[in-house]
Amino acid sequence: MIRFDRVSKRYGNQDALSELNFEMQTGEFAFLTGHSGAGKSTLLKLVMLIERPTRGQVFVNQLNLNRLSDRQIPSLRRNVGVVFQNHQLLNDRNVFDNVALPLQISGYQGKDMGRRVRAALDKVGLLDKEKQLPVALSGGEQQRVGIARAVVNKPALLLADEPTGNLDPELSAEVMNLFDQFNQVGVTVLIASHDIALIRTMNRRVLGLADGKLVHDGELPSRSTGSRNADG
Ligand SMILES: Nc1ncnc2c1ncn2[C@@H]1O[C@H](COP(=O)(O)OP(=O)(O)OP(=O)(O)O)[C@@H](O)[C@H]1O
Repeated sequence: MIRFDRVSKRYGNQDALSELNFEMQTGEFAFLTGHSGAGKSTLLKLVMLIERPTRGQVFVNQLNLNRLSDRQIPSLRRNVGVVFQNHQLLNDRNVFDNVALPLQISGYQGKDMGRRVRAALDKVGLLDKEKQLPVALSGGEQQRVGIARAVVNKPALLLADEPTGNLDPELSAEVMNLFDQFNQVGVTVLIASHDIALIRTMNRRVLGLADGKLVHDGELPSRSTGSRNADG
């Protein structure tokens, strides 16, 4: 589903990522971790073509993104859902309209759109909140609206950048369980997170970055071994 082949990304005279190689199979679930500035967001941006690599090649779904023209980017993005830390919801639109946004961009209307929006809201447990404005929701609920919006197009790949950054441990665990549920129905999931304690509870693959390089790949050792390699 995702393959990085000797990928480097340089901003000015600084390497955000250098010579990065890794692969994620369809249906996998992985965390991306590392210190602030390690390159996590940059990696996600390359997968979404918000940024392009300075060197190397990124493949998404067998597609070499270097060969994708700017005109083809929207069709790539329809197949990739993204969840951000700060939700990025439109505060003057209700929950339904926020979740409907990607569908409107894809040309959906009317009943078809309503059915899909409600299916997404149902999956995140917010069917009864569709008329509310985001400000009327709790932080955890707002993040679930962000997740519903990310999955409403039924993407094969779900990316998240610090999706639990503003949430307490209980709500964070709920949000992670939602990602787990989407993964169980076949969605490939890649989550950038600092929350090592939460990541440990998930027993999933962890890609650890430090200074733009991959320094860990695999499940985190249990706390008792004392290794904090990927903690950043
Ligand atoms: N648009 C940009 N212009 C210049 N430098 C950038 C840009 N985006 C990122 N960088 C630099 O690239 C490096 C990697 O940044 P990135 O945001 O990918 O790290 P991160 O691991 O996501 O950090 P954080 O956890 O703080 O979000 C950092 O040194 C950052 O300052």
